[in-house]
Amino acid sequence: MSVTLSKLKKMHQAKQKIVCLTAYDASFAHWVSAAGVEVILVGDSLGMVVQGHATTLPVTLDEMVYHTQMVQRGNEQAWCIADLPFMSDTTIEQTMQSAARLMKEGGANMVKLEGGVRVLQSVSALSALGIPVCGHLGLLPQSVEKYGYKVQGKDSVSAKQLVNEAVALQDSGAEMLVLECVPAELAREITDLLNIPVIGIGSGKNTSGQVLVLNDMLGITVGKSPKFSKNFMLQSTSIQDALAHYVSEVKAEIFPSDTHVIA
Ligand SMILES: Nc1nc(=O)c2c([nH]1)NC[C@@H]1CN(c3ccc(C(=O)N[C@@H](CCC(=O)O)C(=O)O)cc3)CN21
Ligand SMILES: CC(C)C(=O)C(=O)O
Ligand SMILES: [Mg+2]
Repeated sequence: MSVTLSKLKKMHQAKQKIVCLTAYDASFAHWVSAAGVEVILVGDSLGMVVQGHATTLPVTLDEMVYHTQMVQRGNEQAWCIADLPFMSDTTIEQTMQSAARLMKEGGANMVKLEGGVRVLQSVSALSALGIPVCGHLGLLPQSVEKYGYKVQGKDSVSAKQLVNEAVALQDSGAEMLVLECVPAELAREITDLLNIPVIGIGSGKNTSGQVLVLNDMLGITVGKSPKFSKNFMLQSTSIQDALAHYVSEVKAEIFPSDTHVIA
C-alpha cells in the first residue's frame, strides 16, 4: 500500500511523526522505501551532494526529471516529492509546465517550490489542476546568494511574516510545508496552526515530521554537513540499519535533539 496525501494528513492530525528523506537514484530509493520512510524528497540538494556543485542553483529541470524517474523505479511505497529547481518557477505558466514534466515524465506525486508571497498564485494554479504542492519556507537554498545560509524568523517581525506566509500557502492550496532552519518554538506554532503536515529540517522536534539529506545521515557528504544533521552510520552496521535507526528515532522523537540546530 502506497502512502497517500490523506494518510499524511491523518498522521499530522494524530501527531504521529512523518519520516522523510531525500533520495536521488533507484537503489537508495528502494532501501529508503523498504525502511518505511513515508516521504521521499527528490531534492535539488542533488546539485551539491551528487553533482558536486557549491549550491543548488545550477540544477536543471531535465536533471530533476531524470533523478525523479530513477527514484520512482526504486520506490515501492513512499509519497514522492520533487523539487522545482532554481528558475523553473518564475511565472505561473512556466511553473505549470515545469510541474507537468516532474509529474508526467518523472512520476512525482507532488512538487515543492521555495518561497512565500512570490509563489502564492502559482500554488493556486497548480492546486486547481489537481497537482499537489509542497511549500518551503525559512532558509531558502535557491536564494543563498542573496541571504546566505542563516536561521530565519529570529525576530518578531520576520516570525510574524513566516506565520502569515505559511497560512497563505495553505489557503492557496498547498498540501504540505517544509520549514528549514526556523526556531523550534516558531516551527511548533506554525505546525499547530496549520491543518496540513509540516516537515521540519533544522527546525526542532515539534513539526509533523522530519527530513534530512540522505548523504548527511549516512555520513558520506564531502566537507561539512549542516549542524542540524546527524550521521546515523556511527551507531549502525549497514546502510539499511542506519535507515532503520533514523526512522525509529524520528518516530520516538529522539531525533532531532536540542543540539541539532544551526546558530
Ligand atoms: N548536504 C546538504 N545538506 C543539506 O541539508 C542541504 C544541502 N546539502 N543542500 C541544500 C540545502 C542547503 N542547506 C544548508 C546548507 C548549509 C547550511 C550551513 O552551512 N549551516 C551552517 C551555518 C551557516 C553559517 O553560519 O554560515 C552550520 O553550521 O550548519 C545549512 C543548510 C540545507 N540543504
Ligand atoms: C533540504 C531539503 C528540504 C531540500 O529542499 C533538498 O534536499 O533539496
Ligand atoms: Mg531543495
